[in-house]
Amino acid sequence: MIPVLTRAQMRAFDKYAIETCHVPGVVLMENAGRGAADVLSAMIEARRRHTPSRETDAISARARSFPVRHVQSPGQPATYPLEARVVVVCGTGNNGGDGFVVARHLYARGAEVEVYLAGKSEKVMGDARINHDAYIDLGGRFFELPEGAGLGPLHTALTRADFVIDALFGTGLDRPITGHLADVIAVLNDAAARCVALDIPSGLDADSGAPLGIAVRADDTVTFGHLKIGMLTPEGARLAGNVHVVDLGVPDPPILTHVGFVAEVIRRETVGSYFAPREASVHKHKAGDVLVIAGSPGKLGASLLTARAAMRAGAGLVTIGTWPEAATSLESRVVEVMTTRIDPTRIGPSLDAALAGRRTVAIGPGFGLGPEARAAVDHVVLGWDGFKVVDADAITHFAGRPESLAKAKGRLVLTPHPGELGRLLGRSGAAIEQDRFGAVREAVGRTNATVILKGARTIIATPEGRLFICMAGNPALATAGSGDVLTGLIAAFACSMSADEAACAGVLVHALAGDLWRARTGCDRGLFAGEIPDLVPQILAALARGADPLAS
Ligand SMILES: NC(=O)C1=CN([C@@H]2O[C@H](COP(=O)(O)OP(=O)(O)OC[C@H]3O[C@@H](n4cnc5c(N)ncnc54)[C@H](O)[C@@H]3O)[C@@H](O)[C@H]2O)[C@H](O)CC1
Ligand SMILES: [K+]
Repeated sequence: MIPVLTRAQMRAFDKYAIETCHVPGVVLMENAGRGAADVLSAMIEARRRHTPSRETDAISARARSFPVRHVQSPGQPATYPLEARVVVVCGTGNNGGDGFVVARHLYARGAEVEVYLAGKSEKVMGDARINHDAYIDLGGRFFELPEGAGLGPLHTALTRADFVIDALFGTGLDRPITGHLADVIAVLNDAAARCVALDIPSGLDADSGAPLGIAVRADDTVTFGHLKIGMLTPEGARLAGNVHVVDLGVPDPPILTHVGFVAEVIRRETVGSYFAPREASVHKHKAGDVLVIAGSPGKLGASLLTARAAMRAGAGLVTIGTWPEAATSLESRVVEVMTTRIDPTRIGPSLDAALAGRRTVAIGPGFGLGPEARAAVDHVVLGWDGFKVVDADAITHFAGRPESLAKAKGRLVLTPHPGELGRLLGRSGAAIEQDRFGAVREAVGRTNATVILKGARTIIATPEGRLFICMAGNPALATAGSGDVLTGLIAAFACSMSADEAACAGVLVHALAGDLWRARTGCDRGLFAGEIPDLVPQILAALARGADPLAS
């Protein structure tokens, strides 16, 4: 499991490790700083391999005279001396302390390092002071930038720097940043150097993901211990950049049990375990029988996308239940997928006939918003006791009445995008995007369904109180019909696993298909929704054997 913590939980984690488990705080700081220095060393090494040698551009006499060492660091060997100019911008708290540890390690590895303290040394205390003093006493280049001091020297240093390390604030940030510190962040954000934030981009609210006053825009964030939930919102993800998690050298179980966590990242390994090889005796009924209640004149494609996705996801039988005119049009376009008619004059009985002997339904894509569609949606979503993935028009039919879903029979998974969730909860899609975690929790509370809020970093909230976040995916998935495909994947998976497992598996596999497309084409656009289902089998196979689904 990959836990995601709130700011308070992460601070409690540190506190419990120090005060209850007697791990010295300075040890945690050293582990954090050294881990960050290893990530940076790998970045510097990767940069060296991809940029011309800097022999002619003397980084420093010391670096040239440094004994060359080859060290195995995470990801790839780093060659010392590190050829890079690094400016570390420290606050006066423990985040700054981490910065001094990073500075010392990079200095020890031959990089050209300068530390700028956004304050006065006399304010630096405790573990941070230990590392402040050590770095300076070892000869590290150090400059104070107290309130009122001009930022010219920092600006000049940053024009020469290859990397700038943001060590101003971490989980201690508790109010908007203003004045001198805001000016420092503005200078830092203007720099061309690659920006690496320690623990959290300074200024980012670790819970909401919103900037507090002003926030650092990092290219990378090296976070300590565990992901913080604010970094997983769209705004937080934009400010954090690529996120690397460095462990603090303390085991999770005793501490996490005590402090708890707020969410979990959907893990490839976990989803892979849902797709063990099938029994040789499996037959098409056992492989899953999915009824797709979708499509209407002019919107047949949605039903076909959902049905094809269900087939590619392994369902043995897929039937599209739709209106007579739509069914007639569909019959010339399907081979493996069957069709059945919903009689608009006998909606209930015709649906009951289609539902007989089935346990899994996907309902809503392109189904229509007219009174017959509403009657059909109510009949199935509220009155039928099987498993239902409720998407698109079917969600919109419950706009303003989410509580009616709480009384529905059977098990529901809702798959709204922000606009659909806004309609369900009675507010705008923009308002939903402003507080994705709050909105999805509210939706679960009011509907008692599993709710998937789609978008960058799709979130899954369950009636049992669990919150899952998908770290895969990219803008290529923002294409017409993409949601219809997700609905079909989830319905098919639900034939062989629980509703929540199917939700996590569907979201991850769907996101990985977008990432596989980008890995192959190098492009984050141009993907057809109809191409997503064909990518699914190889992703399932890779996940099942624990291989990288994108390495093909
Ligand atoms: N606790 C540990 O053992 C470890 C902590 N790690 C790192 O430490 C930070 C948390 O450090 P902390 O000293 O609590 O706070 P910060 O350094 O984030 O902030 C400094 C200080 O600033 C004050 N403050 C808050 N908001 C503002 C503001 N808007 N303007 C001015 N000043 C502000 C507040 O008093 C803070 O105390 C954590 O993120 C890690 O980076 C180690 O990594 C692990 C061990
Ligand atoms: K920081």
